Amino acid sequence: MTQAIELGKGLYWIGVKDPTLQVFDDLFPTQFGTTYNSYVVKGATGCAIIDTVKRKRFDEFLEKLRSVQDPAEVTHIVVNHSEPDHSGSLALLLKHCPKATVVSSQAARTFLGNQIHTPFAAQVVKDGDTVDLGGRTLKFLAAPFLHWPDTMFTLLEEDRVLFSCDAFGAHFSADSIFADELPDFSGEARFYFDCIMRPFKERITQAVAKVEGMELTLLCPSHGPIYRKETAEPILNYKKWAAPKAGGKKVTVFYLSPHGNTETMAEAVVRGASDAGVQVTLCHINHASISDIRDLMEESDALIFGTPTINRDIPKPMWDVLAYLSTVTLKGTIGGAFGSYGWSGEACKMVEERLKGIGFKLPAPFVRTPFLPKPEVIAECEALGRTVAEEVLKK
Ligand SMILES: Cc1cc2nc3c(=O)[nH]c(=O)nc-3n(C[C@H](O)[C@H](O)[C@H](O)COP(=O)(O)O)c2cc1C
Repeated sequence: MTQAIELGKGLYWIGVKDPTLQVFDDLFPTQFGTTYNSYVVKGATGCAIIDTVKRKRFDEFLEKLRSVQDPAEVTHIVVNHSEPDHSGSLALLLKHCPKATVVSSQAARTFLGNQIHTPFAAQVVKDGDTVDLGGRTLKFLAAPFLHWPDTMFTLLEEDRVLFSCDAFGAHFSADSIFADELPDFSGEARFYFDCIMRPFKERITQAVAKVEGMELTLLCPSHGPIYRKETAEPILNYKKWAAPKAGGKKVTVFYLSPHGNTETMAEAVVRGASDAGVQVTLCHINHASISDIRDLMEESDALIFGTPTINRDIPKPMWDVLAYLSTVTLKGTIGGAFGSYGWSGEACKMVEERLKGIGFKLPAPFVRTPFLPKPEVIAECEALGRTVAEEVLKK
């Protein structure tokens, strides 16, 4: 399909579909492929393109653009976000659009400078700035960290159309580009949020507040279906998914323990923390889903990790859990580590380094012991739990 799709008067989708994509960004599985959405907005005196597509798909993109607009007369190319799946075609596009000014946030301008090493006309905009296309106004709304520092939304004011960049998107490619013509893809929208947006919940809450209640006629994300009906629903979903969970102070102890020694230590850590007056969850990582583990990470004021040393390392299932720390919005960054070992005992130190490396504060040194913990080690584990809990209660 090489034709643009009309969304309204002087408003077109010129994106491309990538239905066979199986892993997005080499990171996230995409069972239904994805789309790279790009849009054309025509006014009486100007014409803007909102975002581009992956560089590999430039030819198809250009053909669609040409079907509705002479590239030589494009006046603005808005870069809502400079990730290459949206800006990858920019350098090629600029060769066809000699009159175009690239409009972006300052951060995106800096990032583009590191992606395109030839000069181009640029206009840096701030939150609330506008560009007049002649009877049609593009208003830019800063949305930093949804999901890069450079992100902004573009609102076509008169038409109440929001080009929301990656926010409210989904990796979902189908025959239709319209949400109201497709089977339920809510699971994909939630998965997309979990993969891309979840580490930035506070920023999402701030950005959603800027667009909630706008009564949009179209909600146009940069991946997946476009919303023509019930445009408030994806926005309210983001508000709900990003909302902080209520509750008292909570500590979670994640552990694994092939032979039971680290488990005995974990139970002692839990006792110590509970005695200090916080709610404690003990989570055997192999008995919980990744989703449950990520929820616990976000609900907890402190996280303590218990792991044996296996082959001079942290065992892989625990490394995986430690890796998930950077994929969530952490409530607290107080931590601790403990574990049993046999003869070399490297794992606890590695956990400590991982936690410190991502900004955790460890109020007590790690507790490790060879094989079966003695009563004095059990007491040390109780003290570890208590110290971490007391640190939480100070906040
Ligand atoms: C496959 C395997 C590899 C191990 N490799 C190491 C090692 O490299 N260094 C070490 O100190 N202990 C090693 N151990 C010993 C365990 O760390 C030790 O048995 C510990 O008490 C296990 O804790 P758990 O009872 O909580 O499972 C290994 C144990 C297993 C089963």
